[in-house]
Amino acid sequence: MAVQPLTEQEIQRRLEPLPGWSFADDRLSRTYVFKGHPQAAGLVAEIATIQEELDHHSDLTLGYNKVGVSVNTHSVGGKVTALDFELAGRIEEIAPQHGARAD
Ligand SMILES: C[C@H](O)[C@H](O)[C@H]1CNC2=NC(N)=NC(=O)C2=N1
Repeated sequence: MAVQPLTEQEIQRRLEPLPGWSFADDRLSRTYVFKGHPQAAGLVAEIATIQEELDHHSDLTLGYNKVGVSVNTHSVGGKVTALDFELAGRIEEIAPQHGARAD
């Protein structure tokens, strides 16, 4: 079945195991904070690799020691779908390896 927008209730349920992630304005978002810039940039590079693998891409912002991730699914008109949660889950798995901590 084609990917479908999730209901608000389903989004809130799926957010429960993803502390630090939030839902607003039809997007899933999170900010990670690091010791310094190389660590933050390292996470961005690994996220880019995962995004190519999944063929699903977030909007990423790279600051001095922060990375912002914001994602929804363009193909359903900019709503949150299971694909966004799949990407969020993959990022959560690797972020600690880069020394990420919550904002
Ligand atoms: C052609 C390509 O598969 C599509 O454009 C993919 C690429 N990455 C994507 N990323 C996101 N966030 N939403 C999409 O609908 C999407 N579609």
